Amino acid sequence: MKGVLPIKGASAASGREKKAPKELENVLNQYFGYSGFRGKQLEAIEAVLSGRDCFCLMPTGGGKSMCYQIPALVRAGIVLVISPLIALMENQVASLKNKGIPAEFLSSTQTSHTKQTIHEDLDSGKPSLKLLYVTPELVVTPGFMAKLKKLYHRGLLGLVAIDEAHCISTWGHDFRPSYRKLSSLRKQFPDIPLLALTATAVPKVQKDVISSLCLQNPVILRASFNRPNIFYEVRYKDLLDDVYSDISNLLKSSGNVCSIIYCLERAACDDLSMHLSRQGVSSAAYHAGLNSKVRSSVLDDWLSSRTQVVVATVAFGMGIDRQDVRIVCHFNLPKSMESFYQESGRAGRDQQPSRSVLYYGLDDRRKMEFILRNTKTKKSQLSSSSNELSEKALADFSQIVDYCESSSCRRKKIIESFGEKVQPTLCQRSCDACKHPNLVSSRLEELRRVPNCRFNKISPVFQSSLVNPAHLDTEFWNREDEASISAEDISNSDDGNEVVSNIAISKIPSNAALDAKFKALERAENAYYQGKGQTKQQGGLVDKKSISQALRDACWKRLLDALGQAKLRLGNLPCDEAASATHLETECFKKYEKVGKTFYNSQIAATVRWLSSATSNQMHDRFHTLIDQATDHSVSSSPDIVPESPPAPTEVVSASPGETISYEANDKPQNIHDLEKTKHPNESAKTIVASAGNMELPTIPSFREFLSQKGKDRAKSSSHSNAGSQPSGFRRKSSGLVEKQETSKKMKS
Ligand SMILES: Nc1ncnc2c1ncn2[C@@H]1O[C@H](COP(=O)(O)OP(=O)(O)OP(=O)(O)O)[C@@H](O)[C@H]1O
Ligand SMILES: [Mg+2]
Repeated sequence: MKGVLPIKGASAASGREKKAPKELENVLNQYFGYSGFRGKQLEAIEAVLSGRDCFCLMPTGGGKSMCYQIPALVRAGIVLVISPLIALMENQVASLKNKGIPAEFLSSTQTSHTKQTIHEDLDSGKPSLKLLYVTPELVVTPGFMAKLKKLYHRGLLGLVAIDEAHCISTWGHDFRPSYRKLSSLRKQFPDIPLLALTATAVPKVQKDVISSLCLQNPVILRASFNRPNIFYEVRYKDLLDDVYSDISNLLKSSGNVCSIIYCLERAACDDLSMHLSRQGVSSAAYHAGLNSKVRSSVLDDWLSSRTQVVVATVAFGMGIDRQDVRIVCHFNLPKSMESFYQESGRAGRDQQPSRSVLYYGLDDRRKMEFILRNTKTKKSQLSSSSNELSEKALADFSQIVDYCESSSCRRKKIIESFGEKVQPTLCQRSCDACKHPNLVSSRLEELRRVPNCRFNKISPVFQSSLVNPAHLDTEFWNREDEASISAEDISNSDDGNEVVSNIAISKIPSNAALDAKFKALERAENAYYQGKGQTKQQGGLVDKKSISQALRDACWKRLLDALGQAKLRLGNLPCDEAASATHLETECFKKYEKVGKTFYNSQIAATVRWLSSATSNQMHDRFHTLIDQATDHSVSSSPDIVPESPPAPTEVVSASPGETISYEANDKPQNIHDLEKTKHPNESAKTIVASAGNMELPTIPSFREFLSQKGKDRAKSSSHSNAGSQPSGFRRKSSGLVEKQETSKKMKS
């Protein structure tokens, strides 16, 4: 027979104690200041207080935490909360402590002194703790399990709450292998109630959660998925002149309110954040490529309103508990309706009017289909077949595509995707399709007329590729590879994706394996061009590893932009931006010239990220060679001098086939080689620095310009030989750099 929560001085299994709803409400009011329970809170609390297992499905921001926090307050003993992320635990513990509630979490981020104090409290026989938060990895370690058993046998374990319980299901969108091991809890603690909480579980996942956790005759509570305070809207990238400007206008016209923008790729976060900052929107990038210090300072700034907009990958995920997020934008398509619901659900947790704006792009769709089709991960080993999973992933994705490509009520689409029935009157014009049906229909019509628009078709490049998407610089996949790492480390990284990418690195056993990966990349790209009846360049396909001039130009510009951004952030730079960009690009090129463009791209991306967070001192250290050259007239400059070790980490990621960097458009910068050539060995760096001083930053091409240029480039490259090695057509006349260098040469001659 199942017991009850422990009564002070009594054993956990000694009986049940019923609390009147009014009493529970008083506790809610006393500790949290809320006047009444929301949704299914009261029912969930009553269920676990009566000793029943409970599965509780409440929407994002619905107040699930209260379902275990109140039981912890009304009964003796400890409530163990299993939570997937340290950030989540930290937030909750800090806020509970603020309210005078004894709560702690255990993780290796704490000092050994703190941990020891917690363990001593647990061993004391009369623990003062009410809530103890732990990661799933820790909870199943033999040492911690032994400790729990001791608590249990002394009648001091009252409830085990499993937060974000959908992580246990391989069918869920955030599967974590460590959650699977929680299935032993029911056996280990047969008469302690288990409470499983989640916001996003389709019926199949709900069943999976209940059976995986071996919940016994659970009370099943399901609140509606409807988030009435969120207005849903889709914007079509292919119909916009400039998607970046559209986002910055959206944010500015909303009064620079607290917002999150989700991007698929890290580089896009950096670029978009840079653009927004330039437009006067207070923003910062957040992704797993940034070190944890930078990330936590971005998070702190955002939580305390010093930054209003975070441009993030899904690394900015569960546990982000800011109540007044007014806008959540998706710059790229999320991978499923569940992900979308979870991410957009971070808006309006205070129940105030908020917005979800999804930017739908046909290219994004193709890219995501490619990734999903080719993802082969641990999940495939756990499940019956990788094909099945890939099909499932594509089916999930098709729901979000349908959400965007349909003119019917967005709210209804979201809610119905979770198996909930929707009343026709539910929306009340609180989505764009219900509010402006004609406009949405005409936009969709227009979208169908976009050249190469392939509603419901899949691009050949995505079908044929063998590339492992785990090596793309994206962060959308599940936290699923962590089981192979030590118990606590995964959660400490705070970001499963980072771990995934680390594993991706560690899993590369040899050059042979790397080569195999490159070959796969090449094959995919070759297949694509052959499929289109083209050769990429005359005389056959070029070596895909080689770093083309166009790529170098584009990367140079990307670095220049990042330097411009750093200048905005730091007030000034220790040396000239153009010279520094050349310096950094050369550094990356020299390092990876022989290895290939994959590494080169990664190094450029890492350098851009470094620039987004470096301090003035770090900049100074890195560019000291340039500065020294600039100030020492007598020393001849060599553009080839490279600082010893660049601080930016090297990541092993690869670009998708045919991937180009967005700046390959008309406004390509000066050819790097030209730049280097113009630097005569006897010419002082100061000349370069001074002459480049009045250079203007090239403008970012609009999405449409970029696409059309991409088409033109492709056409050109199939008709001209070796176009990449030609100097690019763009001459930065206004910069003065080339002209002045040329003048300087003339003067010398
Ligand atoms: N009864 C209530 N009345 C008013 N506010 C509440 C109530 N219960 C919880 N809240 C507040 O709602 C916010 C969201 O709660 P909580 O973080 O528990 O949501 P959640 O359901 O766990 O969401 P998520 O799925 O995003 O984790 C918190 O700030 C919490 O204090
Ligand atoms: Mg929660």
